[in-house]
Amino acid sequence: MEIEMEMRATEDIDISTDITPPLIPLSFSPFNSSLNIHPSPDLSTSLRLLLHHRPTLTGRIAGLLSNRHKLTSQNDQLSHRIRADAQALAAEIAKQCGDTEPNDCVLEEAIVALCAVLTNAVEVQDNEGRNIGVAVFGSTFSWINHSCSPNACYRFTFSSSHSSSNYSESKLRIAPFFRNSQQAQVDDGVWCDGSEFAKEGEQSYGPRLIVRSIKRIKKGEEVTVAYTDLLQPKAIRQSELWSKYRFNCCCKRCSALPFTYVDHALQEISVSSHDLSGSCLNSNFIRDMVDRRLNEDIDDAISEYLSVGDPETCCKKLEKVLIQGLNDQLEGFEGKSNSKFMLHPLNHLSLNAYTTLASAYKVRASNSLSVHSEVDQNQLEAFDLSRISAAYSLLLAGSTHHLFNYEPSLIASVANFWMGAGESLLSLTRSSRWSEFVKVGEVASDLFSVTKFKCSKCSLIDRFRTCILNGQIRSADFENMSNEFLRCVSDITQKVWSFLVNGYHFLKSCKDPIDFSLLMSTKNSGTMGVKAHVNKTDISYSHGSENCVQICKEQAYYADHARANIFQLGLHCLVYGGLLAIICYGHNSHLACHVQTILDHEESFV
Ligand SMILES: C[S@@+](CC[C@H](N)C(=O)[O-])C[C@H]1O[C@@H](n2cnc3c(N)ncnc32)[C@H](O)[C@@H]1O
Repeated sequence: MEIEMEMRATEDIDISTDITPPLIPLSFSPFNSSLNIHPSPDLSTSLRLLLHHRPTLTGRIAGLLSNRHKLTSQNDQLSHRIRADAQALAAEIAKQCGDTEPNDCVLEEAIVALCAVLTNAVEVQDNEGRNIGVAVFGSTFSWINHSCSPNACYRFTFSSSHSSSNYSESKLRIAPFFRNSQQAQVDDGVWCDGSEFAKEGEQSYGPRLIVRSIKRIKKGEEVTVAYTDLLQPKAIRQSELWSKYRFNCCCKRCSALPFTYVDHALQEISVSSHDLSGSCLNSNFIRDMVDRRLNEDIDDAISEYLSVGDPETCCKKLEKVLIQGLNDQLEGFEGKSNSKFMLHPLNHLSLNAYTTLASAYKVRASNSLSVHSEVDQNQLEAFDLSRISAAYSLLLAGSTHHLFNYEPSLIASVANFWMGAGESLLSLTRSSRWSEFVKVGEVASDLFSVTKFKCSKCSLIDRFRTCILNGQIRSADFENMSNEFLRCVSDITQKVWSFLVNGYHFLKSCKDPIDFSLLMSTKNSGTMGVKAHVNKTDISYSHGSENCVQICKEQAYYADHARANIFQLGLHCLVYGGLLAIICYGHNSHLACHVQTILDHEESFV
């Protein structure tokens, strides 16, 4: 059996702290690069690894676990693929050495290198979040294990010069231990010779990786990161970890019985029926079937959109599933008609649907503008589509934030979603459509007249600017910021939500996209909330009629206020997302700088 390693904190670590210096990869293979030795990134990475390192008798290469036995001992697809790839790799090595045939020893080394890459490689993302290649890092990073409730995350940086001001806080705060053993910490010299750390001003190829705390970590506690998407329910996480790494995750979140609140919500389906009690979902058979069918419906709509690219069809299909659920008779469940199975609004499929809907409505809005920018009706349509896109972005951020309250390791996803909602809302306030309300209603020409840049009720923007300068956010400050943010955002959302969702059936059924607190107790409810808000900013879009000048004036007045509120809501979401991004990725990260740029830009407008 191979010895397993883990990394533990060597000191108490607060959230938002870099816990490694920038690390340089042992091997990096960009996608679609002519520099790649082989078209398959895994093979290229393995070959680069083998050019500088030899596997040892323990089955490790460059200190990295290969899991050779676990990955190749079954007669399954994965082991067949590894063997075929290893043949190709060994043939390449033989060619480079001038041999005609690879020998058994080279073949064995190729298998170990490939398994080490499958076990340790990470996908590298550029500043825009695009996957640009595959890299393997040394033991400082690769000995960090997975948890579904991790206390750390990592980011990539592409600058080759690391000025001391940028990385003054970067010191190594973790050390290796033998896993599940009382044995002492591993000797420094054995695991790290310093070649992993990027040195100031040093030019070397490939991205640097920095590990950062997203929770407080006590000295001696194991440091963990996520190998899989944490917004998936337990069964999917477990199945992905097994098929890729061949281990069963026994972290606290996975071992919780009953399931944690978050895992419960992520797979929740509600049932309503005339002749069937809600308890039928307790039957694993029915639950699996319903799950599979709803999964297929959502996945089909999303994959079709991604391949064929028709956003309108995609919106229709996804909204149909969200509104109607599954209500046809289920095979193998005789005599039980009229059952209606609905996705819970926090179900992971609903979250996937909101993500895609926000993007598809945005694409539809820009398509509509680009084709008919002069035509009034199409400007109105584009405005409505942007409004709905912003509403879905807000719903996505609000619903994942609710889960984040129970599972703090969801912070990176939540940061992205709040920033996305912020950008989407701010871009809505820039629509030329707003000036139409002014024209018709004859209110002051400087529409947006009620807008102030800084919120009078919170200091979020000042806090963000201080954090951008200082770098770190302490746990206690973060709690205060979050409370301030939620108070303001709930308040503003109540004022604009009905304006944002006006005319859209599914979104209208959601009474509050931020407050999900009562949701889990309202079982079998067809709607997404329990609060009813009466909102003055409800406006209809029938302003073309000449008989309703008065109504139009009112509409213009409310539109002006709605726009100011949407602007404030957008700023709050953007800045809070920026603060979460500083926690996850640091104040000098691309995302934090991106938020600052938008903020400066918006301020110059007001
Ligand atoms: C990148 S390595 C992590 C370091 C590894 N433990 C070592 O000894 O080098 C990934 C491998 O570690 C093991 N591993 C990581 N997280 C685990 C977990 N939560 N439970 C069980 N095994 C885990 C699995 O074998 C996985 O394929």
